[in-house]
Amino acid sequence: MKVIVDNKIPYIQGIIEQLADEVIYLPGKAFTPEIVKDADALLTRTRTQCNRQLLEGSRVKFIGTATIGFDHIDTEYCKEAGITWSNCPGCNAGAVEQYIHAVLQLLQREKGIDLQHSCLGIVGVGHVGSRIDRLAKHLNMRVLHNDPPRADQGEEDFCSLQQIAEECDIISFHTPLIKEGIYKTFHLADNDFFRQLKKRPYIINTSRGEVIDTQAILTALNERTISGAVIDVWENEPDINRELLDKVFIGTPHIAGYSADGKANATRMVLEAYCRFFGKEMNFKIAPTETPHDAYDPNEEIRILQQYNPHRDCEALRAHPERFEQLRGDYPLRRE
Ligand SMILES: NC(=O)C1=CN([C@@H]2O[C@H](COP(=O)(O)OP(=O)(O)OC[C@H]3O[C@@H](n4cnc5c(N)ncnc54)[C@H](O)[C@@H]3O)[C@@H](O)[C@H]2O)C=CC1
Ligand SMILES: O=C(O)C(=O)[C@H](O)COP(=O)(O)O
Repeated sequence: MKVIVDNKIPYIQGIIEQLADEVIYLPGKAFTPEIVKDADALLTRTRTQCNRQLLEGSRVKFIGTATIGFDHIDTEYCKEAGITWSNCPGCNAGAVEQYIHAVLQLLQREKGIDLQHSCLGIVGVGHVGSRIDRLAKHLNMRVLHNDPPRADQGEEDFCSLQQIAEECDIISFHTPLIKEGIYKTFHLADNDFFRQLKKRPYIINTSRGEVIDTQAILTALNERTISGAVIDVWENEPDINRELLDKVFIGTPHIAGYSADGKANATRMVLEAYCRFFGKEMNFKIAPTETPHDAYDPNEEIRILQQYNPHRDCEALRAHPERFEQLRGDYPLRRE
């Protein structure tokens, strides 16, 4: 059994070797048809495009991605080729919540937003969006939800994207990237969406860059249709739009989900899926690296930013936007 593993999946070395005969570690972008040809399984992150071009003619039977998002996997092709795939639902939702909590505190502290009298619009209310909903209620915010797939299942308490556009002071995107079909999210926030806004909201995107049309949000920033933006995910990563980086309140290199806890969850879940598929015994324990027990302020508003402040990641990206991937690859230990 041969497995190719993305070398940015932490905590896996020493465990996968006991579950396979041969293990090769590579950067996500270095997976080629030649290399995967005689592999049985690929354990990836988002940087490996798992499509016909990579997989055709290979003996790959299983792909596990140590991430929530799976838009880098061509699921139609996998179905056609009989390849089973698995992602890690919810693995780093807590890290994204930590990021959004810190962002909301910064909006209050530095932009004068009164959270208790603000309305937050959540677009996509799944693992991450549900946690943001709970967080916003904890902060006494009014919350509106938009999730057409859930609404179409007959679930209640959802509204249209237009109502979110008209009533919200902050709008946060938490959908998967869906490129086509009735629930398409590619450029969900386009010029039409920005034209509908009534309250000059702040826009937060931690979903996928392509969910927001870059030119449309730049126009909205230039014309002050929005008060500002917090962008963690970008179109065309790692070659991101520098003008957008200059203009946002906070811009980070796709690290909202990068807590050590989230990564440990992902590694455990991807290994469990691998073991289930190949009928291997699950005999491993994965935990994030321990950190010293710092003394944190009892005041929540202060403590949240002591534990994690996105300005740190924003400053690093602004100083070296060309190091987008390196900043992610060498990300410092962050606990939830
Ligand atoms: N920036 C980062 O580091 C991270 C980014 N992500 C991104 O966040 C996305 C969401 O994560 P989860 O909440 O765990 O996914 P999830 O699958 O649990 O929830 C997504 C929700 O979006 C809804 N949705 C689908 N199409 C929609 C549409 N057209 N309009 C509105 N809602 C729609 C779904 O019904 C579902 O409830 C992931 O797919 C991934 O792309 C996830 C983790 C970390
Ligand atoms: O889980 C996801 O989905 C994410 O976007 C990850 O947090 C980031 O994944 P990588 O780009 O590091 O594979």
